[in-house]
Amino acid sequence: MNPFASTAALDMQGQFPTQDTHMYSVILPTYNERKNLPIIIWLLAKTFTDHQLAWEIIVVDDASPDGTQEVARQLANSYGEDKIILKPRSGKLGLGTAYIHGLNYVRGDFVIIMDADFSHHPKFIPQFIQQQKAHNFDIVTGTRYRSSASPALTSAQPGGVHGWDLRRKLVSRGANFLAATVLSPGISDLTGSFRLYKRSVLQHIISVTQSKGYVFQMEMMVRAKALGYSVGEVPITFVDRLFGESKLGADEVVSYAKGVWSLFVSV
Ligand SMILES: Nc1nc2c(ncn2[C@@H]2O[C@H](COP(=O)(O)OP(=O)(O)O[C@H]3O[C@H](CO)[C@@H](O)[C@H](O)[C@@H]3O)[C@@H](O)[C@H]2O)c(=O)[nH]1
Ligand SMILES: [Mg+2]
Repeated sequence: MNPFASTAALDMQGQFPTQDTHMYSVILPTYNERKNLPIIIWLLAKTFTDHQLAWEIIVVDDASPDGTQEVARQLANSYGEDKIILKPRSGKLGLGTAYIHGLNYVRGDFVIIMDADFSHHPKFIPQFIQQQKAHNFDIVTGTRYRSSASPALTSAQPGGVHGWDLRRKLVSRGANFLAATVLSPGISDLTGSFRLYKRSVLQHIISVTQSKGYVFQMEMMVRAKALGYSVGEVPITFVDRLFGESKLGADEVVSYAKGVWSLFVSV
């Protein structure tokens, strides 16, 4: 058992035993998330407040036609403009560049990237933080494809995916299998995007990452390992969205395969 692990364990009230003075910044990319945004922000605010953590959320909305930005503005009014920071862009420019854009405004020591559609539940964030503290990891990534945390974490549940059809499950498994086989980064979920980074580490990896679409997540992990950064894993359950639609299309599958190939020849 790791001697440091117990020092970062959550106590009976689910709080960290010593005051955590770090600030946690969430980058939340949104495209047509009007219905999801108020609830995900409420859950995030509650999670951070319950654990006595300093936080901010940077919403990167790409001119969603459903009025997401107006909802985000109202949320900034009620939670405070220092807590909900709206950094919109003028059109749909993709998930990868949304993170790059959001990172320019981050003030926290740690950055959490996640989806706004409840596929990534905020309840896992304290486990990410616990894992980061216990081993001083540069990155902690959520994994759907591992049943225990790496290294072990007592509170972790098995990972998994709920609500996806067979096609989407096969695409995800296939994408991970392809990258794991060709690139061997030693991480069980390369395509997931629920992660916690030290801010400087995220800045460094993002500056050398070339892809911009869904393949971005995989490239980030492969580059992180190639640069020698330490990565811990926490099992998460990924639940498909209830409101709205996924933006993953066939073109993303093709650009993913191209991304694996270009990393294979360059990293
Ligand atoms: N700003 C912005 N946000 C976007 C864009 N495209 C998607 N988003 C936002 O990014 C998040 C994920 O988008 P989804 O369309 O819900 O993705 P998904 O198909 O559920 O894919 C998820 O799983 C993949 C792995 O299987 C991940 O690779 C992917 O990042 C995401 O987590 C959501 O909050 C969505 O609003 C965009 O072009 N711009
Ligand atoms: Mg989704």
